[in-house]
Amino acid sequence: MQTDTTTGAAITFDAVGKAFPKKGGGSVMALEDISLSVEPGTITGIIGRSGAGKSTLLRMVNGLEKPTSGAVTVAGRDVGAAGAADLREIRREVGMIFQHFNLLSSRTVRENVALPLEISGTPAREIAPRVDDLVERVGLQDFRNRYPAELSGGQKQRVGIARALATQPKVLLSDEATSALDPETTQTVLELLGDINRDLGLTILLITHEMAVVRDIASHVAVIEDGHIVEDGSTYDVFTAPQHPTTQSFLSSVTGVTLPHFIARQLRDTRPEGNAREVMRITFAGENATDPLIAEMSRDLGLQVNILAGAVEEIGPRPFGNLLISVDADGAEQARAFLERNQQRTEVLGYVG
Ligand SMILES: Nc1ncnc2c1ncn2[C@@H]1O[C@H](COP(=O)(O)OP(=O)(O)OP(=O)(O)O)[C@@H](O)[C@H]1O
Repeated sequence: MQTDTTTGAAITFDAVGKAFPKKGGGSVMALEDISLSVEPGTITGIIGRSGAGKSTLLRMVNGLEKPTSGAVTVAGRDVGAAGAADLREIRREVGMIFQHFNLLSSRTVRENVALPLEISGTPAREIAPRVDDLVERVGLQDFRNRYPAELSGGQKQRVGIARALATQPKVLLSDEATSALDPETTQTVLELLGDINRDLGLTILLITHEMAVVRDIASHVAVIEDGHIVEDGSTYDVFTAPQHPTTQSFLSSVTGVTLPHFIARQLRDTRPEGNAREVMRITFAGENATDPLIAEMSRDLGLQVNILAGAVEEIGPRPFGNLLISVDADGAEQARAFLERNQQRTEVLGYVG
């Protein structure tokens, strides 16, 4: 198998804005003041809801869209200012995969993968061995002479990945590449992308509307809303201490840790008179993520703790957990102090009577 490695390229967005003309006059600001540095060889996820500006952002990296203000650079080259020859060069260095694969139905797997090499004028004798290597890398050697209509969605995306790698790019852009796939196939495609990132060292920038995709593959994440980045950082930091409400709402769908209905129904913002319990979320992170802290807290502080919901997950090799508990409201401050002392994040969700 081909062992050549490419070094990933850095991508920078420097105060990038993009306005589209509106029908009947005026303009729509799709992106405003976007600044982001994507380090070479990392996998960065851009997450946002429909219409947030994700595709526009991604398409600027290979020059399919030009910024109306600011600059996007790939390996130090200004993509928006590139002339035709430079842009061709940049596009060879930036591969892209798509939600609906974009394969040519009249070409076999091998012929689809060969296409970018034919377009870039690679000599025919070099194309065949390169294509065979790529087809093997994505695990489709037994399907190499099939047509797209004879492949599953996951197999089609593997062809898309092999095709995107054909010109030995330094950057791979992924536009919702797993959104059309079932959860199991999504996992295998994400694993393949992770392997490629490790083996070839190329930078991967992916857009998604699913936090689970970010959790499973990205080392860094930027959350985009209405054309602005509202939060960004390492995936672990953003998952364990989300600051923005949009990030928090994306996360609540991925952790699956929600209050049982009968508690949520009774929950109020202020402490009621008489006997009351405080409901809190604890985010377990770092080395203490799996320590029996709750048992210790209950014993040391003499508090009765009710566990309402919880789950432990991993980001890369690092565990983090979410636990929803209730404690006697009189002891809640002490409990939060205990947890914070042990590097756990707490958030008061409300009170029940
Ligand atoms: N060619 C265009 N002309 C006019 N407006 C556009 C154009 N492309 C995108 N927009 C607008 O820019 C905004 C951002 O669109 P974009 O496609 O980047 O969002 P997105 O986050 O990728 O959404 P989705 O997940 O639905 O694809 C939207 O308001 C969209 O209507």
